[in-house]
Amino acid sequence: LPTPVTQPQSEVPADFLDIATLVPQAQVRMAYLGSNNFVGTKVDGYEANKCYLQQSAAQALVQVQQAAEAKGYTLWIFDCYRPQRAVNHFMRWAGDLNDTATKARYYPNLDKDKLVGEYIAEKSGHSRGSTIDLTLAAKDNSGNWRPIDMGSAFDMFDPISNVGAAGISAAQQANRQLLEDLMQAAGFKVYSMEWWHFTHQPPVYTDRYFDFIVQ
Ligand SMILES: C[C@@H](N)C(=O)N[C@H](C)C(=O)O
Ligand SMILES: [Zn+2]
Repeated sequence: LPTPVTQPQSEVPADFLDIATLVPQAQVRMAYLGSNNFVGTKVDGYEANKCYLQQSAAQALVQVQQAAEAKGYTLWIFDCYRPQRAVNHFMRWAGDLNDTATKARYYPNLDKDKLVGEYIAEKSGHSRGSTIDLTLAAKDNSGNWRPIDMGSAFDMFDPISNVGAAGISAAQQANRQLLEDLMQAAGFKVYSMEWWHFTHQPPVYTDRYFDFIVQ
């Protein structure tokens, strides 16, 4: 088997694109840039609210945005390319079992030592550039985009976030299905444990983990 390679570099690789250049209508809210995430702090490697993806995935997202818009929605993006140093930060957080400050909000029913693997990857597809975490948003009465109800929040590490989870309403299930259908039509496959996590098929990089800073 080839040895996975972490790619330390300062430049954005030539085949990675900033989604804002292709899909300016998408609402980009990079979750690990600030402290409003499961770590509870800004995560290493995120210095700008920018979504980078390998160009095949980036171009496919244009189709998803168009199809979402035709139904009155827009894309609301939580994470895209993830530097390996951010994953390393996640692992440091996961290894500190005394820090449970975010448990109530992000993993109320699981012990912290159960998160790595199924809910947080030690070597993540996000670092290969073909993976994105996102939802759909609709306009509220004031004309502002708001994420629609998916039955669990982004990064709720819990069986309720699994695809096909029991215990959510028919409307919430329909919303998840709509997102999956829109993404699947553009070549993205959902991750069975997390309704928000999709990888464009086939991933262009299979054994490279990029580490340039999001800036
Ligand atoms: C941490 C969460 N948003 C996520 O992306 N989980 C998968 C398993 C990953 O880390 O690749
Ligand atoms: Zn993800």
